[in-house]
Amino acid sequence: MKVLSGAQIRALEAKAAAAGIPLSGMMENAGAAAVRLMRKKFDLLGKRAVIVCGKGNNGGDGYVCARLLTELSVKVTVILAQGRPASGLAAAAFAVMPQDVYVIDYRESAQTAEQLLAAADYILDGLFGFGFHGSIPADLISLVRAMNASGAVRVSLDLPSGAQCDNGAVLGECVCADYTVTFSTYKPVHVLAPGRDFCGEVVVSSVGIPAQMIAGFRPALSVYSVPEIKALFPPRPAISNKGDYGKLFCICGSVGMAGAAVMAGAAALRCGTGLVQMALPESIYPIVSSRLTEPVFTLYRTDADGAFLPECREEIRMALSKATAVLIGCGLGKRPAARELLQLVLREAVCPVLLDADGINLASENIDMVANSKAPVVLTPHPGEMARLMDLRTEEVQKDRIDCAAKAAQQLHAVVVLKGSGTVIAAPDGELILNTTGNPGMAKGGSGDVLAGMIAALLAQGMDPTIAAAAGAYLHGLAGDRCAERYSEHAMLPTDLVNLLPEIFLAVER
Ligand SMILES: NC(=O)C1=CN([C@@H]2O[C@H](COP(=O)(O)OP(=O)(O)OC[C@H]3O[C@@H](n4cnc5c(N)ncnc54)[C@H](O)[C@@H]3O)[C@@H](O)[C@H]2O)[C@@H](O)CC1
Ligand SMILES: [K+]
Repeated sequence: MKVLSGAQIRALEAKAAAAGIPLSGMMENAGAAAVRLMRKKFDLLGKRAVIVCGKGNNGGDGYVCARLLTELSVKVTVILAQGRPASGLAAAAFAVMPQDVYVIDYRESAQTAEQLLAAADYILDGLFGFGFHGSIPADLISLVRAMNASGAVRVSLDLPSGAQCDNGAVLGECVCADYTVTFSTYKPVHVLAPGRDFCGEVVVSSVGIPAQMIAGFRPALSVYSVPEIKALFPPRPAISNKGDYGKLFCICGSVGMAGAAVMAGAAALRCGTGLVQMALPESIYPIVSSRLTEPVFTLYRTDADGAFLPECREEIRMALSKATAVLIGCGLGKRPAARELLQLVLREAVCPVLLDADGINLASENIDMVANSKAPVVLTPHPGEMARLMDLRTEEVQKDRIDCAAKAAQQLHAVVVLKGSGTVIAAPDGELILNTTGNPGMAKGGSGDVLAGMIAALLAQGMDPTIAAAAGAYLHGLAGDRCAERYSEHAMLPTDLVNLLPEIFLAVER
């Protein structure tokens, strides 16, 4: 789903208005959507709703709610936080509120307003929408605190007041919503921390703008939804064979890091690849093959200095020429053989190549190798690896993750998957996707190997690199969320992610 900025939403609104869709109708639909959600979730009859309205159109949505809730026999109070509405649109909605709505001006009766908030069953937050900048002004801090201190269910209209629409920043107080009803599509605040953490459950509703009009906007950012993910995995044709589902060549693992190869290989096998071929140092073959039955193995040897023995090169080249995707780096180490393997892959592969872990660390020594490769490349750095790759400090990467991933993708001509809370997928053409699944239980050694195996498996099956990266990250996070429910964030392990992949795919295939 697209994530549009405040300015884009304003432009969309103007375009719709020019096409004959009245703004007042959009406001009516916005209020109606919030009331519809409340009717669906709660018993409203005879309950007390307090609607906090600012002077902008977000307040206008609140007045519409006040009218519709009164018609449903809800006892409604409207708190005017900034006095009478400033816009003509909001003023029109204010004017048609029924007499039964009790209207109180916060600037004159703050104490009464706060008591009403404390006694409310539902609080609707129409204080600020996408026109908000900066922080909640000093004279409204106590109001927002009273909204948050109440035991009422809080429903924010469009976005939680106090959070900034376009970057999710929260610079002071912010309404902590149970639900946020937003309009037309997501805005950055719904997916970017810390704003997203104040939204509660986000429900996107139409205000009457046609979908094709929304489709005409190039989004600042996108997020995947369950239906979009499902659409990527149509049923496998009845008449098909393993050759139709790709051949993934994994160059992973080294002495001391055999587990990384096992996890990446197991994850790839669980994501539908026709054949997984694994290149391993001969010495770790017994470990890996005792854990993985399905792959075929290509074994290589190194000399005492860790250099690749030339006799192994041809076999690797052959595997490379037959692969439909290559995964290189999980637990590979940084000995001379690893460096030589990476150079060989980036020089000779024409199929998509995924670089993870030591593959990225080695590539950081000469990033032109990546930029000049004829293969479509996907990199899956964590913030530390990203810092090394781009010659930055980790804090600089974390400060603006989206910008950093976007710059790296452009500079490396590669799809970059910047891992961490809110994994960012950046494509060289400027497309940006934010992953919304996953949890801190996944912050453990091995999770990255699983992710790399999953994305590589999708690449091997012919999925577009940007989509494979985004779908892999989404499903990986979904498996993580399922693991956290079942095993707890503390106890869950990366191998549990792999073991839950069949359940995840069952849900996706249905
Ligand atoms: N674009 C759309 O598709 C629709 C928008 N609607 C509503 O309209 C809203 C946007 O309306 P507006 O553009 O009037 O914006 P807001 O309702 O967010 O109000 C902005 C007002 O707050 C003031 N303000 C901003 N930051 C402040 C601060 N830190 N301290 C004090 N005052 C501050 C501004 O000066 C302005 O007067 C949306 O969020 C949504 O709720 C809906 O009515 C229907 C459709
Ligand atoms: K709001």
